[in-house]
Amino acid sequence: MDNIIIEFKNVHYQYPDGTKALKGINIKIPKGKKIVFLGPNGCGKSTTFLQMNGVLRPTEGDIYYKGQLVSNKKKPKKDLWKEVGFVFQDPEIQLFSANVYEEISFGPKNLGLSHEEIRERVEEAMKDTNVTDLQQKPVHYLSGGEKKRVSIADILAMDTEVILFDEPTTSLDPKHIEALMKILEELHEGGKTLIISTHDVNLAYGWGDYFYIMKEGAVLLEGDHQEVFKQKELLQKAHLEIPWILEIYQYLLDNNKTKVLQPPRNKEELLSYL
Ligand SMILES: Nc1ncnc2c1ncn2[C@@H]1O[C@H](COP(=O)(O)OP(=O)(O)OP(=O)(O)O)[C@@H](O)[C@H]1O
Repeated sequence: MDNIIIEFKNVHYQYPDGTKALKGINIKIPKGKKIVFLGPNGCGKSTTFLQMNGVLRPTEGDIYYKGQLVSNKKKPKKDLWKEVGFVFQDPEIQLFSANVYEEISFGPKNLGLSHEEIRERVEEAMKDTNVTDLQQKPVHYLSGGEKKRVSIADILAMDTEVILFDEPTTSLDPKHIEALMKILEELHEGGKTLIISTHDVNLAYGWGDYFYIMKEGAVLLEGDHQEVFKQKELLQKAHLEIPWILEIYQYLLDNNKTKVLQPPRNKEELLSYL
């Protein structure tokens, strides 16, 4: 299919210590969509992301980017990072430059862009993530939430076609979570393919176009919000809660307090049913 940007075919991955982190993953990520990976600690979400941007390669199975095999052991695609950006769960792993400005300009410099273009990209990324005032500050003095925002700015400045966000809301306060969701919306409108992993079922439910629920290195369930969130037993198996919006909607239905048969997607829709 032309619109599939990333495809995994029977991907297995075993870490050098013998841990079997992925056990036959098959996924197809459509271009320009908002994709969510949900699942308990250790189910393989981060390992899946590391495969998607080429940091790790499968021990078995194949990965395709825009139809091109990128996991070929003899001829791996080395520059996948230019097309698939990765905001790490732990910003400490990602950040290494002396100050914030240098940190965010590192990626664009490696792309060989002009000074002017680097400056423009860095300034825009700093503005979007609200770190402009911190630009001369040493990275190691930043708070956890500030580090997280700089790690997001790093990847925005790369302007990659796909962006992976591993637990993007960790360490962010409510104001900055709201700002992040706005950035994600703008990126989506600009045609980017966005893939996030999260434990926050409520945030994911309102946001995602397509969901992969993982458990113990495998995909337990996949589909759009209507298909996935009605599978209560499978969600329980993955230790996931039902989004509170759906719980209240179910209560309204069961008690004849609404006649709308379409599950609401967000708080505003739910309120309009009352
Ligand atoms: N470098 C490593 N060496 C050995 N085992 C690892 C390594 N990194 C991860 N693992 C193991 O691989 C499995 C999958 O881990 P992964 O980090 O992909 O899970 P996750 O779904 O992202 O978890 P979380 O929600 O806690 O971030 C776990 O059992 C983990 O202990």
